[in-house]
Amino acid sequence: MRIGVLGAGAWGTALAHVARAAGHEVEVWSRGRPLEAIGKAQGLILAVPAQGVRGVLLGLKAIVTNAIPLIISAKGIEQGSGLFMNEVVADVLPQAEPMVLSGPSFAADVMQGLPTAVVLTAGEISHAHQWAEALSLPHFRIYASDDVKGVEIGGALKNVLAIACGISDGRALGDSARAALTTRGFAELTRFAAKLGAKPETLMGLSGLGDLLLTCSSKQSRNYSFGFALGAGKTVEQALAASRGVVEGAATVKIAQALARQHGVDMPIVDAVHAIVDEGRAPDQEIARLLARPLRAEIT
Ligand SMILES: NC(=O)c1ccc[n+]([C@@H]2O[C@H](COP(=O)([O-])OP(=O)(O)OC[C@H]3O[C@@H](n4cnc5c(N)ncnc54)[C@H](O)[C@@H]3O)[C@@H](O)[C@H]2O)c1
Ligand SMILES: O=P(O)(O)OC[C@H](O)CO
Repeated sequence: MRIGVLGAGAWGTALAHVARAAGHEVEVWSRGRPLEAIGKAQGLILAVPAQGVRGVLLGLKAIVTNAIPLIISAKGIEQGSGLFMNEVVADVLPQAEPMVLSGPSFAADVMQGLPTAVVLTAGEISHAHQWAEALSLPHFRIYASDDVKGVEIGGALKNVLAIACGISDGRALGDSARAALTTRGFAELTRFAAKLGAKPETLMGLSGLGDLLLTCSSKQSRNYSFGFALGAGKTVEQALAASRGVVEGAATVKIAQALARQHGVDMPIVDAVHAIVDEGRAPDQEIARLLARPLRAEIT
């Protein structure tokens, strides 16, 4: 097949490498280049940061006129609208069939051919299976799902929770604190996903628990590293400037917190990250606030 990859950053490059290794003809588009060459593709992979997705789709409007499968690999929520990426696609390019690729996967690991498992979700599970089959490699296993909402929520929210874990480690609060944050962060994630209509089992999978385990504990994660820098005393601007690439959680946390409020979901860790990243509060102040919360039953 001819596959167009939109975005030539770390992830676009890794996914183009995967698609070529799976036997496809691949055209990679990067910012500043004309989009025309992408028009002949039989499937598209969108690998620009979440806040750039709408702009790229608008550019595609005149070029892509047929029903085309479009695999979204950005992990975030659109700031202005509160829309998830599949909803942005439906809004701008309704002729495209949005699918979402997510799960624990560092571009550098994929480029090295290290074993990686991800999930691909589509409204029609048969389409997810078909594309999973087309793009999988022995060391890049793609599982299929039909829970687009759940997979998107897992990918977007884990970035915010990874910032929290990075802050904790940057303050040298210890491994136990990071495990507690990861677990209670997972509770927030599942509450939020359930309220928004996702399948609970999706969040137990690769895009949810899987990606949370990876990004909450690895310095390879830009979100974790950004949080670590904040915990170590850097300002938001300094920490962003030092990042090896996009920090999706920093762009998503404000709208995630707003959506949680709107849907009446209690998300104290997300609140804390929002206070530190968007309101300039001191990490220690937010850590103290989290620790002072009333004790309660665990499974709520
Ligand atoms: N890097 C990974 O390991 C990885 C893994 C899974 C998912 N992702 C997701 O993939 C997405 C892209 O991440 P990345 O790692 O490639 O980021 P990156 O920072 O390495 O690269 C982003 C690329 O997008 C381009 N870009 C930025 N804003 C743009 C815009 N408005 N319009 C068009 N192009 C724009 C940049 O020029 C750059 O080439 C993110 O949502 C990220 O969460 C990344
Ligand atoms: O480097 P991060 O924090 O953007 O994480 C990359 C991927 O999302 C990991 O699955």
